[in-house]
Amino acid sequence: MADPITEVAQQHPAPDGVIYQYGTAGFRTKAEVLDSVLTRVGLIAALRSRALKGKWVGVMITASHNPPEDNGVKLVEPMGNMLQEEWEVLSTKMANQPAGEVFKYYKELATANRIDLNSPARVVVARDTRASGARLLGCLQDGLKAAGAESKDYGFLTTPQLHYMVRCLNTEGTKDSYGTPTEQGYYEKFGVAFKNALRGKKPSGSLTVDGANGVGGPKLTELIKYLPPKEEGLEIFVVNDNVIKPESLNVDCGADYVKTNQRAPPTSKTGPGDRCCSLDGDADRVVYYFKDTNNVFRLLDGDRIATLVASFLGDLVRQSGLADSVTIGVVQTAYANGAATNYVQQHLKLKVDCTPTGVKYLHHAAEKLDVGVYFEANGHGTVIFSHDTLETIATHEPKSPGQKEALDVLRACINLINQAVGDALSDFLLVEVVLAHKNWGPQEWLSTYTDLPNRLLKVVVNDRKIFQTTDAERRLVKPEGVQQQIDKEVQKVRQGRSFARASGTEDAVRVYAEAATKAEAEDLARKVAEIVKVAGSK
Ligand SMILES: CC(=O)N[C@H]1[C@@H](OP(=O)(O)O)O[C@H](CO)[C@@H](O)[C@@H]1O
Ligand SMILES: [Mg+2]
Repeated sequence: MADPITEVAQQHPAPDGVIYQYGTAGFRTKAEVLDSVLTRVGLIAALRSRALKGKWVGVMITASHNPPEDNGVKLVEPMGNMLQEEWEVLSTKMANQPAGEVFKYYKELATANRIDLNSPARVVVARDTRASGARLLGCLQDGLKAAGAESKDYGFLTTPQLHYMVRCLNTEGTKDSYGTPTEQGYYEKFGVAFKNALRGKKPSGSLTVDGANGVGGPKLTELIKYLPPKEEGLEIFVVNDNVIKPESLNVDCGADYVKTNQRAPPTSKTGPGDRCCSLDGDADRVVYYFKDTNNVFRLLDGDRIATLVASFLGDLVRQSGLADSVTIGVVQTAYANGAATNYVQQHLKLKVDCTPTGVKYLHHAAEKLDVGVYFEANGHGTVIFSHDTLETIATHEPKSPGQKEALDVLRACINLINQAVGDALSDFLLVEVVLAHKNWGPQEWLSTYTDLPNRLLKVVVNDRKIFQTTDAERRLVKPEGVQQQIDKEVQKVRQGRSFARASGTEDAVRVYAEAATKAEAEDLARKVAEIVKVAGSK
């Protein structure tokens, strides 16, 4: 009889000709070709946990904002971070082994990483609401069982909730305990923090939250039960929360729809000045929007959340008397609007770092700061505080009632922020706290600066890998000469900026352009796309 690992690998064979890659967001593709990947991810998760002396690692089954027929899987490190890059490579290799080689490769990995295959392995799993999730969970569990891992299945969770569980399980009973590793524990923690951070301030009006017909909707409905009643706190309406029909997931709704189309979901019925926000399919991403008094759609994206939060935290740090000991920085990608970067540097007087696209790069850069506010323009992001900074804030003695007040709000905000990973639910609660304290509606928030008109295009080329970048993806080094052509076009428009990079999640090159006017931005984007197209067809 074959060993159990070969047996499960053969039970869930990979279809011919498909090559898998652990990319920016884990493995992600059509759900129908993912069975073998899930089984092997089970094996990798067991190995990763064993390599970390039996700490809990997480596996999330989701394809985020992708269409309903897709699915995917990503691994979570013990503190709730994304998988280490070296293990992304090993996961990719494991996913592409022929079934007959899987056990051999598994043992090779164990030897190379000095893993004792008889030591304990602990894996937490959860999934979003996609129809294929149950089948894929079965494939994952087969892999975990074959590897002899202990597993905990939380059923349906948002991606950030799963990250939270992993961090809680690994810190339980220690002085760094992150919370109770249950859904109720999550709601209680964020519910209490929201109330404390508001400190009696009541957000004006209501907030309509679009759940993208994904897992975020029902989880938010649950969370609302732990928030202050609407008379004292925030009135929240949850829309697009139909998870009974998984084929409606991300269809004409959700954060990606809103950001890409720069419009509200067609089902939106809110009036001028009403705040709305949209989550994505696994609720790790959020964007705000509203209609202005002229009924014009206005987007408040990740850049706006970052600037709002950075300015508020900066005020709190100053008002608490901590300005000399705590510095705040903002981390963005090249997709951040130039006006947002300018506002942070010139107006907020804070440092801005730029990293390549993908949350893990932003997170790593933010980890180097006392307080790192990081957001992608599309709404992924959070704030992280260094260990020393948390200590400083926790032990600081306020010298006046004003300092005490600010310090209390700052401490509550720290609890309200999901520091394991960007969390749409925690992020929007934080935004609401800031708006309530500033006594701002969406219009005041929008008025802080004016976005430069911009355009994002996708160009399909023969081989996107030939487009190689430097300087946080802002300049092309290959194909040779292409960057010079782009520079030439950029110089022709006012306040021009443009760059091209290969997408990490789609088979295309993305072109971004911004300029002083809409016409110039559009024109620049078209010209750069043409340059890329020509270079990519050689
Ligand atoms: C321009 C853009 O929005 N890019 C997205 C997209 O990456 P690409 O590498 O651009 O395909 O998907 C990533 C994963 O969800 C996300 O982190 C990133 O921000
Ligand atoms: Mg997502």
